[in-house]
Amino acid sequence: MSLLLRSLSRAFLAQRGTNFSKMSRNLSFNTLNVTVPKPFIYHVELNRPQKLNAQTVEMWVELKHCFDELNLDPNCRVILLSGSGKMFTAGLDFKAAMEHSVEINEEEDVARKAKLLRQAIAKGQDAFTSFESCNKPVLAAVHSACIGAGVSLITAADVRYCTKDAWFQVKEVLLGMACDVGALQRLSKVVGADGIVREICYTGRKIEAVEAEKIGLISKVFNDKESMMASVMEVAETIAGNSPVAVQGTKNSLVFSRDHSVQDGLTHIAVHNQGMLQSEDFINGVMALAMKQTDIKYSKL
Ligand SMILES: CC/C=C\C=C\CC(=O)SCCNC(=O)CCNC(=O)[C@H](O)C(C)(C)COP(=O)(O)OP(=O)(O)OC[C@H]1O[C@@H](n2cnc3c(N)ncnc32)[C@H](O)[C@@H]1OP(=O)(O)O
Repeated sequence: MSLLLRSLSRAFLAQRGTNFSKMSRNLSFNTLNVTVPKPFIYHVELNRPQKLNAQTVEMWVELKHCFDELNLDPNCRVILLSGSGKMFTAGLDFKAAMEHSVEINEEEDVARKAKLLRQAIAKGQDAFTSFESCNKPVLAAVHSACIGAGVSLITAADVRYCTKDAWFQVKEVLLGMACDVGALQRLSKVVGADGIVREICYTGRKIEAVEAEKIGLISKVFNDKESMMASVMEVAETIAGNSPVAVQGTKNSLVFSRDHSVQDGLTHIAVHNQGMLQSEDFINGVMALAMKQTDIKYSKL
């Protein structure tokens, strides 16, 4: 019982001492806008509206930095990801890419050119992989266009929502390249139907919101951005109110299990829970259930 009282008072003090409007880390970026609209909820916006949130290497580096920081931040329990301005993202910034290719072509040798290209590709891959290695659930909210590298970006999020005017396009094949920043690896894990994924990737055709929902790329379609953001915020609030030990352990297990056998996944969660079932969150959660208490407050993690 003393353990219970200790953990309940820790939870109370942790909540009371929180200044929710203040970020505990420096999250100021050139290409992203990061805010804290509600306790424990961070909102990351792609923020190059004049360029339709086209993605540069700088944006990729900032995304990775941002999500690595949020992974460590005890004030962050869930992340909303959206785009500012008229579109979610127009994919790779082709103007920046052309400038980069001029620099690359200054090298004469294929190996030196390849090294520079590989470094740029890795920046994009690492940016989106950081959404998965961040233990906090990432809820992507897409309005209007989500093109090329945008599809790779959203497939690394935990859940995807969109507006009814949204459209998606794995466009790379139309530019004479194989997509290299995640959609070819993650889309079939999200959508499941391999034949549909292949058709989408080989043709480069547009997928409208209705089809995106039908194939499971999108969880729910909304009339407009305002209603989408309000509903996604409600989902975020529910997640943020749950135990961070439970939610982060759940994400960790889901991500691990996706890429491993059922037995490996079971072993992974058993090892995780042999520690985490001793956490105050589990004790508090079970006690709250026994006492029919619903407004339980969990300490920061
Ligand atoms: C290492 C390699 C890793 C990853 C590779 C990924 C490949 C891809 O992402 S493939 C996809 C590439 N993107 C596109 O093909 C989209 C190109 N854009 C468009 O087709 C259109 O802009 C649109 C999205 C359909 C929107 O059209 P509209 O509403 O008419 O706006 P615009 O006037 O065309 O654009 C406004 C403004 O934004 C600039 N812009 C748009 N897209 C991009 C882009 N992808 N990169 C850079 N800039 C972009 C456009 O030039 C305009 O800018 P101004 O300064 O006003 O001219």
